Amino acid sequence: MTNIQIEESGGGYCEKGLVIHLNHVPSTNNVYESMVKNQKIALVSSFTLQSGISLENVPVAYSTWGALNSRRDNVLVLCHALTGSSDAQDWWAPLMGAEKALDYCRYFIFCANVLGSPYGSASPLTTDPSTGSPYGPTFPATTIRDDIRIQKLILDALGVRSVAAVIGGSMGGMATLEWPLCTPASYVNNIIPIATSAYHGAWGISWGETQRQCIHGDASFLGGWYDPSPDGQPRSGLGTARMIAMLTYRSGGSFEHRFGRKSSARSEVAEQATSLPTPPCSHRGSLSSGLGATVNAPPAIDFAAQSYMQYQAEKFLRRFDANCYIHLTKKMDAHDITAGRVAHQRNDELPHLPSITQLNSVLGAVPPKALVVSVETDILFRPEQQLELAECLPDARLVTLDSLDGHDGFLLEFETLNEVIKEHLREICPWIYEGQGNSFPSPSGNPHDVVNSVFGEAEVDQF
Ligand SMILES: CC(=O)SCCNC(=O)CCNC(=O)[C@H](O)C(C)(C)COP(=O)(O)OP(=O)(O)OC[C@H]1O[C@@H](n2cnc3c(N)ncnc32)[C@H](O)[C@@H]1OP(=O)(O)O
Ligand SMILES: N[C@@H](CCO)C(=O)O
Repeated sequence: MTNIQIEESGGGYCEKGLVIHLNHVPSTNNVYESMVKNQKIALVSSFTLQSGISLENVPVAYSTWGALNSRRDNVLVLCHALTGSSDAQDWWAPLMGAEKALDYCRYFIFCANVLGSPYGSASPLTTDPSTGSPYGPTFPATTIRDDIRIQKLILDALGVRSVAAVIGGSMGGMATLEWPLCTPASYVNNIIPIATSAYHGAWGISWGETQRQCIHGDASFLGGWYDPSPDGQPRSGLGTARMIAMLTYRSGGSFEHRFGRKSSARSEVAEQATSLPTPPCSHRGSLSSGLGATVNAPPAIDFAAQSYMQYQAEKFLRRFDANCYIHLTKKMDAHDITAGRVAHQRNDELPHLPSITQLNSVLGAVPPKALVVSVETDILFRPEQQLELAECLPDARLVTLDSLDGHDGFLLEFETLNEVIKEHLREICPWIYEGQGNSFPSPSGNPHDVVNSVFGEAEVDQF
């Protein structure tokens, strides 16, 4: 494989009056950004959002693996989900590596953090140049189409000519669908949308609204002007929002299978914890103080399911920002691949939903042979939504993961996903597999190692 050397330092890349610095200095005042290892920050001199609002000096956090080939077309774009970051190795490590689905010895893999996320791209945590303070709740709404347009600028600056495939789940799947629609024809060769939908329906919007109301209802939210640090968060609101979200990401079956009526080994510990300062990173702390009870009288944690939920909330409070959460859930609400692309007519049978004809007309422009992946037990992005996609995308194939894990199956069913994606990529990008791949060590130096996630791999039956 002959590779292109990418010059990522120096004065930057210029196009149509834009200057893009690929190796900008990371922000020092965003604690969440510093949690993501080895990412780079590009700075785009100016960017006009779909809303018409312009932002100056827009940071975009991105990670890459592997090398661009001489034809500049061996590119896999990965799109992260709602609370993910550019570090795909953190959430899809088992799919990445030599001979795996996301083979960085053959592909140049690119993943960028979406606008509005706390992990390095422009967001409510970014300094508003007009005030010198973080934007907070005044950060303007961004759309999935904005994400693709700004990420395409980074790919241009990196010298990418075309993209072999775009892959992503959930909100990342929404972006996956938008990539070929927001870029020139033939720029994207193929897509793999996973556990996603052509538009965010009433069910998804309603779950998002319920979670946002938890945050808005927390007195410490202060209209979004809280101290933007993990400790200054509207903890009760954001923690409850994450617990609700977790229930939509899993399934009743998986909770029963995992926890049943098992009692919590933590209940005693939680009681003892009343006399201890709550460690920032411990299973001992419950959300009791954050959820309204006093620290001296936490409610009993009788069941493993309870302590699991509280632990998930605590874990989330250490790694995510409430304004960003509101921003991103609204971004998902706005997703509709037909918006602005077809004349909107009333459909009497399915009021206010895009009709099959409209979906066909928009999705018909996506390159053929997409692989659509569904999770059998997904209650948030229901399998019928992926069936609809597969029926409207030209010559698409639908694979359903037989998993008890619900929506999060796309972040947990590594073995099947690896096989399905690998087989598909080999079929649609045969030229990438010709000859010898590059040899890149895994980040640990051992090509067979699975990298440990900063936030933990799934662990079952530990309690
Ligand atoms: C900075 C960044 O890069 S953020 C990017 C990382 N995050 C993302 O990409 C978002 C997507 N990821 C996710 O949503 C999740 O991490 C998933 C779906 C991948 C996996 O979820 P996890 O929370 O890791 O798995 P799981 O549901 O099994 O929970 C495991 C945790 O619960 C704890 N736990 C399990 N049972 C119990 C219980 N009964 N009581 C208390 N705690 C429990 C485990 O000890 C483990 O803790 P740890 O994460 O500190 O090791
Ligand atoms: N668990 C995923 C699900 C969202 O699709 C996340 O937190 O990003």
